Amino acid sequence: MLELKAEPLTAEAFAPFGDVIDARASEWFPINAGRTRRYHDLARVETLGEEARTLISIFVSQPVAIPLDLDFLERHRLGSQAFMPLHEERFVVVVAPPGDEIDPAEVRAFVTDGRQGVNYRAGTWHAIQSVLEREGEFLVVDRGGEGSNCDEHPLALRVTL
Ligand SMILES: NC(=O)N[C@@H](O)C(=O)O
Ligand code: NI
Repeated sequence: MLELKAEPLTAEAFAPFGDVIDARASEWFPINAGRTRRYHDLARVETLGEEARTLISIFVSQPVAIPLDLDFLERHRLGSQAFMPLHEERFVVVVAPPGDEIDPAEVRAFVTDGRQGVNYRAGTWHAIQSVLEREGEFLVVDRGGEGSNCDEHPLALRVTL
């Protein structure tokens, strides 16, 4: 079994897998007569294939136990998938680069700080949502449409913090 200690999430480390959504680390410009700061275009939404469209959903997830034992990663080849916590929930992120096989040496585990969201690039292998400590509520932006958009790849993995 592959064992990984989750590292603090940074945009640089996550760059091969997608985007980190974090207003604190982003540029903004004023709108609404200066009443609002617009943190603009923080992540790239991808929607590919037949009848592709963008979905906005809410996920309410029960917390995972740590160590977190996983037996697969999944990917969405037809679109990106973004998770943004609505109440500063921390969560575990496990990713591997796009490709038909997963090289265990390329699997990375991260833990967010509560203010960060992630946007998985289309095809990035990832663990299903894994919120820590308490029930979590997330805004999710991903792809709807025709065709199968979720592949699973077996992988035995234990994540610690
Ligand atoms: N199945 C689903 O909508 N969620 C997963 O893709 C996930 O990454 O949590
Ligand atoms: Ni997913």
